[in-house]
Amino acid sequence: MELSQLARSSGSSAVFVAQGRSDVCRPRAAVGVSVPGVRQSRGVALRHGSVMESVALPGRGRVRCESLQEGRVGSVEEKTTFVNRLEGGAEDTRQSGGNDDGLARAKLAVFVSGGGSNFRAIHAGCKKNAIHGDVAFVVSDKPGCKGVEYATENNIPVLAYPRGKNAPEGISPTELVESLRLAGVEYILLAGYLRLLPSELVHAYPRAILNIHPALLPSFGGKGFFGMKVHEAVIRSGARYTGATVHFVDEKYDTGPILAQRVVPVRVDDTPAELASRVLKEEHKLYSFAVSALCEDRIFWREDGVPIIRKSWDEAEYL
Ligand SMILES: Nc1nc2c(c(=O)[nH]1)N[C@@H](CN(C=O)c1ccc(C(=O)N[C@@H](CCC(=O)O)C(=O)O)cc1)CN2
Ligand SMILES: NCC(=O)N[C@@H]1O[C@H](COP(=O)([O-])[O-])[C@@H](O)[C@H]1O
Repeated sequence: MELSQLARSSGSSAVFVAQGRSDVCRPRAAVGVSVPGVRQSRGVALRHGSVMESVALPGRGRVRCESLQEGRVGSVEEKTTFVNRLEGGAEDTRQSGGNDDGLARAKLAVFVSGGGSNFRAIHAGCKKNAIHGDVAFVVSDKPGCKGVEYATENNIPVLAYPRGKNAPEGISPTELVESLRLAGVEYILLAGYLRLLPSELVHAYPRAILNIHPALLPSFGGKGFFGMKVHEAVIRSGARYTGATVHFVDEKYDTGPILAQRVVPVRVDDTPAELASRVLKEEHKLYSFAVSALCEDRIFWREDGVPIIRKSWDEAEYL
């Protein structure tokens, strides 16, 4: 039973429902109540000083507090800590922290196979705090690539996945999921990664894996469409416009829900390399913009399953 239904059935006036980051509760409207019978269930008990306690259902490691109904509005005296009683009572208490919203920085894993320019753009955004997150891991199928070189130079741990001729030391899908989970990675960013992610990982990180594609999906996407091949196909097709797409990742290549796009005109005399260079510049900006929204919990999902970036809490930006 949904928490909200349970709350109504128990006669509560309002209730927190939580889907957001598990180390902080940032209620948009501080409305909460202890729902009889729910506190004992697996969930997250939020302590707001002496004002009230509320119960939130855990997302997959993320909680956002928002009021479900107009009701008694309390004041959140402090976002101190809250106890996460998930998975059989294991208690995990975290201090909120991070920016002035109290939102903690998200831990990111970036997957690369090549030059890593998108990875470098994301990392630069994290360092100047344009992105409220930190790159905790780099994963690659090509340990000798430039993206891995950059990670090593910046003391970012590197995992080889999958095992193969380029990476005999590569780990298994299960080890990959365990390693990322253990490190507290919340979001996965594919940045020029050229292998199909295993379904174990896709299922372990629902609505938490992004990819950047150098074309306007659903056109020019899918198996065989990567790197320069994409731009060659665009030019050959006579398309007048191409661009960049950021999308959530599902089990197949490039079919996940589109989050944001940018258009790039194709010039009549473009070579694939010239077109690729213009698209790549847009990719860096678009991906950083999308990842920033992801780390600040500013993405909401339309009822038809389309993800939308919120410019701020109350203003959607349909990019
Ligand atoms: N489960 C998913 N995994 C990946 C996705 C995805 O959407 N879901 N996106 C790709 C990135 N990508 C396009 O954005 C992409 C990458 C690679 C290929 C492809 O055809 N690869 C070749 C192998 C290429 C090589 O190893 O040199 C192939 O599979 O035969 C298509 C699209 C990343 N993973
Ligand atoms: N389908 C996947 C794909 O083609 N990805 C593309 O590979 C390039 C990697 O560049 P980078 O390593 O410099 O970020 C980027 O253009 C990215 O969109």
